[in-house]
Amino acid sequence: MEEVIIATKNSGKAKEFERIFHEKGMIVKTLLDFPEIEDVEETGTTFEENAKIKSETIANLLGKMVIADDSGLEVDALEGRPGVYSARYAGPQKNDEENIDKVLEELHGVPKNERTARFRCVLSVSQPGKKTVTFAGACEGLILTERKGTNGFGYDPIFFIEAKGKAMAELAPEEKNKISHRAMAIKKLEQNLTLNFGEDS
Ligand SMILES: O=P(O)(O)OP(=O)(O)OP(=O)(O)OC[C@H]1O[C@@H](n2cnc3c(O)ncnc32)[C@H](O)[C@@H]1O
Ligand SMILES: [Mg+2]
Repeated sequence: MEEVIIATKNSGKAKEFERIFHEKGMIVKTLLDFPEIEDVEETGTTFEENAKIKSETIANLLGKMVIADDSGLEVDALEGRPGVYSARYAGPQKNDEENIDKVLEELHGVPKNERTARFRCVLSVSQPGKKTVTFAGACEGLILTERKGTNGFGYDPIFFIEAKGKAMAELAPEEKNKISHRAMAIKKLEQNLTLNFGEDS
C-alpha cells in the first residue's frame, strides 16, 4: 500500500486522516510514528502560514512529500477567536476541555442566533525542491451552551450542525468525515493534485 505522511501530533486528526486515506487504499503515517521529531513552532498568523511552516519543515527533514493540517474554530461573536490559537486557547498546555470551557464562558448569555461559527482547515502539501500548495475547507455551525456527544476531538462537543440536528461529537466518524472542514479540504486536494504517493519527485 502506498504511504502518505501527515505532519501532525494530534491523535484526533491522525485518526480522521487514517480512516479517510485508508478507504483510498493508502497507509497514513503521522508524527506520532516519529517521536524523535520535535514540535514545529507555529509562528504564523494564518492557518495557511502555519500549515506551510509544518509541511515544509517536515518535508525537508524527511526528504519526502508531507501533508500538514492547520485548523481551528472561528466564532463570529468573538471576532473570529480562537482561530489560529484554537489548540492553545486556554494556555500552552493545549487542553481540549479547558479550551471548550473558555469559549463557553466567553459566550455566556449570547443568544443562539449570534452563536454562529465555523471550523476551518488548511492542508498544505510540500515536497523538497517543489513549491508548496494549499487547500482550504470550512464547515458552518453554531456554538452550543453545553457539551453534547463524545465522538471526535477538540471543540466537537460544542459545535452544532444545523443540517444534522446534532453536535459534531454526536456524529459517527464516517458521518463527520463526509461534512467536516478537513473532509472538504481533502476533497479539494484530491481534485487539484495528482499525488504520486511513494514515488520520488
Ligand atoms: O499542529 P498539529 O500537530 O497538527 O496539532 P494541533 O492540535 O496543534 O493542531 P492545530 O495547530 O491545527 O490546532 C487545531 C486545533 O483546532 C481544533 N480543531 C481542529 N480540527 C478540529 C475538529 O475537526 N474538531 C474539533 N476541533 C478541531 C482542535 O482544538 C485543535 O487542537
Ligand atoms: Mg498545532
